[in-house]
Amino acid sequence: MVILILNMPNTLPQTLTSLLDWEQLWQHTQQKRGGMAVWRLPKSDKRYFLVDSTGGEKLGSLDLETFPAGFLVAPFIGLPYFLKAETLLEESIVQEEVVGSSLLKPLHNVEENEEKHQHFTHWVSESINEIQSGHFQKVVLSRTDEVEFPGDFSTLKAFGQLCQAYPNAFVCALYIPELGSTWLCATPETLVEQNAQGIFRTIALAGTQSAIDPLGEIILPQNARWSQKEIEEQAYVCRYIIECFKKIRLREYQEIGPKTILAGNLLHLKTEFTVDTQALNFSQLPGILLSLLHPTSAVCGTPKEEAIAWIAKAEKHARELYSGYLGPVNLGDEIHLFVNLRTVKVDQSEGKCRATYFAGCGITEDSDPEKEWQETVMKCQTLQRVLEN
Ligand SMILES: C=C(O[C@@H]1C=C(C(=O)O)C=C[C@H]1O)C(=O)O
Repeated sequence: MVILILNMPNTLPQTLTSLLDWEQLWQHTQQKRGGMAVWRLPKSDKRYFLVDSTGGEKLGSLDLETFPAGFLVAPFIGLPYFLKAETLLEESIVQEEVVGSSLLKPLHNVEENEEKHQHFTHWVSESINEIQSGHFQKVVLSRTDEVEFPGDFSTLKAFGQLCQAYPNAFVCALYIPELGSTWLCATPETLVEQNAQGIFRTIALAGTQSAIDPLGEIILPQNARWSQKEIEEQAYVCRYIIECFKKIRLREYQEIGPKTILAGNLLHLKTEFTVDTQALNFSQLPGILLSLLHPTSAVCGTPKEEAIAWIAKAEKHARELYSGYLGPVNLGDEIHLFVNLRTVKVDQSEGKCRATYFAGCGITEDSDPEKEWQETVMKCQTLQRVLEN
């Protein structure tokens, strides 16, 4: 086990610094109204625990290259929060191999709420009408699924289970006192990444199908078949990213894909874009592109402003941190920001725990409302399969 302590806040009792029990540190920080994030990067065997005893601050600008080491969290619409790395723990984790069958456990406690179903499919149909009338080309509609459990919920246990189940995802647990709830995610979508060598990376991720065939067998990415609807839906995201590059006259980028990837219980289409920022002498690129890219057509739509207005009209819930972005910045000269998908908000009070899962899907002219509803069911299950078993 490797432990790295950048700077322990002096409010932390001595017993904790010696114990370094993450569960206790989580509870202690929450009681003291500190902000914190625990995460594991995709395919990594290290987990991190960052504490900001001030609770974090709301930012006005995104000059990423001027930020100290910390953790950035932004809602779908609105200003981001920054947690500075006042305390940072690093620990190696043993990654047990997760076999496909463990994703197939039957679910309990998942009620299909008929009112939600009706509301969602109604607004998918309305969206298709708007697209056919030429008001926009694509919109991403989302919904929530609420589940109540009796008893306590251990955020860190859930975090550990998600790390085991989804080795390719960015897994994160987050608490910001001003927001009040705990958030957990296991997301497949990188928004902005930069490594220590200055290689910038973003992806266009869209198009969804189950990774499990009707016989319960895993569909390998190389055997996936995609319809025109999904190919077009993902192409909107690629075009959107290239439009952002054009706005800053960025021509020197590499594009690879689309390729099929496995993300938990689902398959998606992914195109990867990379830029060598050192060769271009363009160190501000990640911050500039972050403000241009978010929210991309993968979680919002095309054109962006029309899609935002339509989402505000069609969705009953506030998206809050769902479909925003989050991740560590400027730790070891690296930036890793991900779109907050496959995410759940957890609120605990009086011995009860309420989980709100969020999931959405891209609607185009060729969408089928019932299939889009099923897609949101599968996306909610990514977390439900692990947390409710
Ligand atoms: C909106 C979500 O996912 C996004 C939408 C996708 C789609 O429409 O097929 C696929 C991957 C993500 O970019 C979500 O998981 O809630």
